[in-house]
Amino acid sequence: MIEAKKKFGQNFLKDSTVLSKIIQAMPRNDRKLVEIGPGLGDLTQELLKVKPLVAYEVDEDLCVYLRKKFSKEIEQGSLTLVHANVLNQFEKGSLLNEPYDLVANLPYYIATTIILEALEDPYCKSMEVMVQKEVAEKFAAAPKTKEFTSLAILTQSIGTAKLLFDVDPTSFDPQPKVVSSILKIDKHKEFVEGSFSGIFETKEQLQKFKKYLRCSFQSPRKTWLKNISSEFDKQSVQDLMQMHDLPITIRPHEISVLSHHLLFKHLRLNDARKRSNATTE
Ligand SMILES: C[S@@+](CC[C@H](N)C(=O)[O-])C[C@H]1O[C@@H](n2cnc3c(N)ncnc32)[C@H](O)[C@@H]1O
Repeated sequence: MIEAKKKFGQNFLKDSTVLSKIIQAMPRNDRKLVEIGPGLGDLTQELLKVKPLVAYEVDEDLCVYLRKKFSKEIEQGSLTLVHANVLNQFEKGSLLNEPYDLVANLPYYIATTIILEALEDPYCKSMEVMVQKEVAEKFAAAPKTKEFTSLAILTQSIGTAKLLFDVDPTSFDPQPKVVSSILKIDKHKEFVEGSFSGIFETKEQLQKFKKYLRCSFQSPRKTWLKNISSEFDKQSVQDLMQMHDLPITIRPHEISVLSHHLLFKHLRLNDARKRSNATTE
C-alpha cells in the first residue's frame, strides 16, 4: 500500500464524477498532452483513453507503482513516465519540445510557480489544472475586484483564464483542508514563441511588462500614479493618465488589462524618446 506523502502535496483524486468532468473539459486536438504529478494514476488512466501523454512524477515510490500499473501503455509508447522534479525541467526549457496541452491535479505547494512557468513556456498552449480555489480565483480575477492583481493581469495578457468548477475535499484521499477548483487557461493564438500582439515581441519585453506590473502594484492600496511615479517621471505619467481619461486617484486593480498594456506601451515609448533625445543633445 502506498502512503500519501505530505511533502509532495499528495491528495489523490478518487471521485469518478470529477474525473469525467475534467476529461469532458480537456481540449480535443492533435497536440500532445502533458500531466504533472500522475500520483496513483487515476487521472492518467482517463487521459490515456483520449490520447497519449508524457507524465512527470517526482516521487520514486509512485514511479515504481506507475511503471507496474501502466507497463503495457509504457511499452506501447502511449505513456512516457519521467521521474523528475518538474520545476527542474522548466528550468532546462520546455516540458516538451513541441506544442502541448497541460492537464493536471497540481501539488498545491508549488501550483502557482508551475502555472507561471507554463504560462511563459511557448510550447504550452493550454492548461486545465486543479488548484486551491483561492489560487484559481487569483488567476481568473476580474478587474476592479480585490483579487485582480499583477498575477491576473499577466495571465490574462497571455491567455483567457476561467474557473470551471469547484471540487469538494471529500473527492480526495487524503482530504485536503481546502476547497479546490479547476482552472482553465487558453493561450491567445498570438502568444507563439514569446510574441504577443506587438506588446511582448520578445521575451525581454515580457520581462519588462512584469517589472511594470511589480511597480504598479508595489502598494496595491495606493494610487497607481503614486506607485508608478517611483519609476517614471510623475508629470509625464499624469499627462498620460489625462490622455487616457484615467482619474489620478485610480488604483492599480481598477485599471483593465488592455489599459495596462496601453499605459505600459506609452511609458516605454516616452522612455525610449527621452533616451534618444539625451544621446542627440
Ligand atoms: C495532488 S497530487 C495529484 C495526484 C494525481 N494526479 C491525482 O489526481 O490523484 C500531486 C502529485 O504531484 C506530484 N509532485 C509533487 N511535487 C512534484 C514536482 N516538483 N514535480 C513533479 N511531480 C510532483 C506528487 O508526488 C503527486 O503525485
